[in-house]
Amino acid sequence: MFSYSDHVREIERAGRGLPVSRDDMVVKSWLRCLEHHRLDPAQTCEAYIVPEPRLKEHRQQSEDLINIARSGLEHLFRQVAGQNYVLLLSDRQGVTVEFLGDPLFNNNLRKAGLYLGAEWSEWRAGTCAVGACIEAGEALTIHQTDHFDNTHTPLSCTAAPIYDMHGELSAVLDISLLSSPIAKASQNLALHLVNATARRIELANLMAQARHEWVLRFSRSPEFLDVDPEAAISIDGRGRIVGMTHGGAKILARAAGLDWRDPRQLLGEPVSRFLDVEIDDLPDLTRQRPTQDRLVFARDGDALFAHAIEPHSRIRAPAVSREQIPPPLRRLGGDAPEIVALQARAAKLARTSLPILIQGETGTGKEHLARAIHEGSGLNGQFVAINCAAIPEQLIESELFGYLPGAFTGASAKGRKGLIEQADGGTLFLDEIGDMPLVLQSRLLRVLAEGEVLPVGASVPRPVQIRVVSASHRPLQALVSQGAFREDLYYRLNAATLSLPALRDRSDFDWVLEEILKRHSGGRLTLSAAAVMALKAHDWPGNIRELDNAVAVASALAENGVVEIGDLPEVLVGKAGAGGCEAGAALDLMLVACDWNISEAARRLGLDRSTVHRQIKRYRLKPKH
Ligand SMILES: Nc1ncnc2c1ncn2[C@@H]1O[C@H](COP(=O)(O)OP(=O)(O)OP(=O)(O)O)[C@@H](O)[C@H]1O
Repeated sequence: MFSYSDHVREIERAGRGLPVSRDDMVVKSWLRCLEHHRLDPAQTCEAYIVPEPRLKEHRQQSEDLINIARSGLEHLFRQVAGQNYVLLLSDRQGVTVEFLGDPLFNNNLRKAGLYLGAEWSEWRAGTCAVGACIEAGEALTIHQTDHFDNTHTPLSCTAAPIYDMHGELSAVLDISLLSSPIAKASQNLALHLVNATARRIELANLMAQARHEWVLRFSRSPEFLDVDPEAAISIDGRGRIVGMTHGGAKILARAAGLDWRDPRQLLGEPVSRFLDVEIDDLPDLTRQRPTQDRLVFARDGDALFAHAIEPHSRIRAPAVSREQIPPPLRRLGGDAPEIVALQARAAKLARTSLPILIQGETGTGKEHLARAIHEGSGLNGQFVAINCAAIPEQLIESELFGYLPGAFTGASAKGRKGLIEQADGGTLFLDEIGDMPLVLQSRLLRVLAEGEVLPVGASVPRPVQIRVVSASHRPLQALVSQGAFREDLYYRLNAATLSLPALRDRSDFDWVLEEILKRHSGGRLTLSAAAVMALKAHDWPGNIRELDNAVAVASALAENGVVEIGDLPEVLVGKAGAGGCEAGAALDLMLVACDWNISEAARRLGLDRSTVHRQIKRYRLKPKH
């Protein structure tokens, strides 16, 4: 029989670096307890249960996870039914936030710490399955005298980590016994079961969160690929890794010779860095093809069967057909789904008198859209635009509300109609609304609520009927929470929001470019292929306004009816280094912009991948690291 003093002596031996017959993970945990947590094996301590209010906080923080994990936990519990196992789900701090066990043993379980609220962190409880699993990041069994604290040595506990889709450990699933056979190997099946359950919970979590991304699931056996995959990753539209299960992280890390413990090295990287797969290959890996044909190779030569699941489309099919959209709104963009959806929404709103808030980065065309809404609305009055950031604070009041003759020193003798009144019967466009001073926000609120305006110096308000469209490149909601923008005004202005995409995200880039070139050259000019490539490779932080300026300059410089790459502003061509010819330089630029992701470059250029590969060879281009 292994006594209390034998146990203490064995831990002390391990602490002196002498060999002990324990698993490596157990010895490492003992050493952490002695050296790092400064625990004394001769001192025993009962299981610690956190106070009720703290447990409530921990449970609230883990609510989403508990919901996702619940069906996995219940399934596992049914599998081990009648064998006296209890199941614990603990959070990152080791606090038990969910518990499944036989109520008959509740008292004993609670005393042993196998209960809701028990804190099983290593620094508090010594070597235990949950605590050691949090430290090691791997599944393990802490069986009987593997425990550091003698109080816990009757227990046998097996735990597996649950990672979130960004590779961070978010919870631990534990299955424990109050009494168990002597042999640790008796828990091998338990280890397999918790591991499988944790894997399924991670998969369910990834599938729920990656609805709008590609998901690639892996299995070493084709039979189980579609029903019980071993690992999964999610991939965005540009072919970059955006999420992974723990198994997925390990496959990626192994493929590139990296450490899975550092998920930052994996997330955001192109999938082609790890697997012989490009974004364009994913449609070939869906279930339309037989499983055996869906074999992919990791960069380390590992072979896996793969199953790609298509993203759910983010854009609902527009309920209005393109022909039903009024021409001023139709002229805002090309035939891209996200633009048609935006036009259809704007068309519906244009016919109402609802206030609209337009959000979008600077230069994305917020004012342009506001004008199109006005033109599509059928209103007879004027479109009056006010840039709230550009009018000096002391003038803004009289500019907006107008004033009576002699209302203040320097006021015109005839008085003046304010911009709000000028928009009577039409549309008032309030640009950069986030910059409007707080005092004026209250007055504007009154105009909107009462439908009347009170000029400076007047005592009788004048009725106005205006349609308000406002715009901001700053998130108004955030300004509201900072107290810089009135909440009531925010809700008044924002009956509906229209969000303009950044130019780099628009799939009708070609249409916008054509439109702007026509505007500046009246149809006189065309663009060389190299110039188009350089324009497409740029990130456009200034959006359409920046493109507009670039094309204006290029149109002025172009000769012989063609805009060449050299006519473009330097920021667009400065990065091109290679090739010895314009087309080579432009392709190089595009490849650099896409981090040498051939599929992405081909997509942006509208070419197929083999053409891009041929051109890379022809111009002898190479990635520069
Ligand atoms: N859909 C479009 N088609 C063609 N040109 C456009 C389009 N949208 C905007 N532009 C042009 O881009 C430039 C910037 O547009 P606009 O002033 O509407 O942007 P904005 O988002 O209001 O900018 P800011 O945030 O700086 O106020 C203008 O020259 C405009 O004519």
